Amino acid sequence: MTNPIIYIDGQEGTTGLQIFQRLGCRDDITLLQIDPALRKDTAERQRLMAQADLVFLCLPDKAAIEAVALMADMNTRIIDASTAHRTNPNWTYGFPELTATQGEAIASAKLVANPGCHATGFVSVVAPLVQAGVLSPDACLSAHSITGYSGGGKAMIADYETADKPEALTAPALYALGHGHKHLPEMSVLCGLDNRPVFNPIVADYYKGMATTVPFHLAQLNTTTQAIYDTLTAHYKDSVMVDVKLGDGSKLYANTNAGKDTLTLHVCGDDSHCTVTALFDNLGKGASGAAVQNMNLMLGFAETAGLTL
Ligand SMILES: NC(=O)C1=CN([C@@H]2O[C@H](COP(=O)(O)OP(=O)(O)OC[C@H]3O[C@@H](n4cnc5c(N)ncnc54)[C@H](OP(=O)(O)O)[C@@H]3O)[C@@H](O)[C@H]2O)C=CC1
Ligand SMILES: CC(=O)N[C@@H](CCC(=O)OP(=O)(O)O)C(=O)O
Repeated sequence: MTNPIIYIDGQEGTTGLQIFQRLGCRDDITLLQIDPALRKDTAERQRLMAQADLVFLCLPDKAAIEAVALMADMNTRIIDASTAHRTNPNWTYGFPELTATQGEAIASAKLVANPGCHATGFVSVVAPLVQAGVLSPDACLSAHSITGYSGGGKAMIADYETADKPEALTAPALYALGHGHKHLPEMSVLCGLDNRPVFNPIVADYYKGMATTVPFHLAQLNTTTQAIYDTLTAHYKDSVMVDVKLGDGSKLYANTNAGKDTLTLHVCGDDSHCTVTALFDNLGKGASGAAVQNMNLMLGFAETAGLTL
């Protein structure tokens, strides 16, 4: 059997490089590489896209939309890491753990939209609870999500790693306070929520790793911490990438799963209050690790089980 041919468009960016690191050592695929001097040359990119069975797009949204247009007449399958297509009904959302059938849908899809990093954390907590009826679709939810600065790509990495970094960047920074964060549409649509959550992302002075927390007042939901834990445990029982723990209230560190492609849900609560925190890597299950997991499903390879880089 011949190897599937893969091309990473945007390979020199943060997400593209991480996908390359995961695939560069594999002998069951053939990786096309563009001449670095031509990496933004449309004709050369299109030539490689036409040769590939599957293309990863690791580009800003506008460039990703343009790249999809370049492949309009090709049979090439696409995994887009950008925000551009995540709620587009012609695309399959690349979170295989979303439902019992999402992995199969990804496996047979031509167009897969890789989830946003913050959205991955939120959807991993909320979607199973809505599906099980523990949360009503009209629930008004909030979430906060702490990320390392690599989540902002090359430009933000440069800001944080410059020798004359401003003092302000040594402290965690709240952003998207205008309540228009670009992951809100996918959070609402994929969870089946009627109401846009109140979402507070926070970027801090460390490279990678995320903690996305969804808090619940149990009286409003008519449920218990144990029921939330049991629902999430049942939902992820067959997953190799997601596991669920009942927390004891001790500290959680946002970089716990940095360097891994797995996601861990910590359910912490008492009789009245509960938080569920997703710990994962923005570059792992939040981007490149998820993209490779989706590629494995699309090409019929066994799922990567907790790959550690
Ligand atoms: N970083 C993260 O944790 C996550 C990122 N994503 C998404 O993945 C995508 C890539 O992000 P990220 O890797 O962080 O971004 P980067 O800025 O690190 O990388 C983007 C790369 O795309 C290149 N590029 C831009 N325009 C073109 C073009 N027209 N043709 C070819 N290459 C082009 C850039 O070139 P140059 O080097 O010259 O700037 C750069 O190398 C984005 O849509 C982002 O939102 C998704 C989840 C998490
Ligand atoms: C720290 C930081 O800025 N993070 C980015 C999210 C990175 C990501 O997931 O981006 P995509 O939606 O493009 O995939 C942000 O919050 O906008």
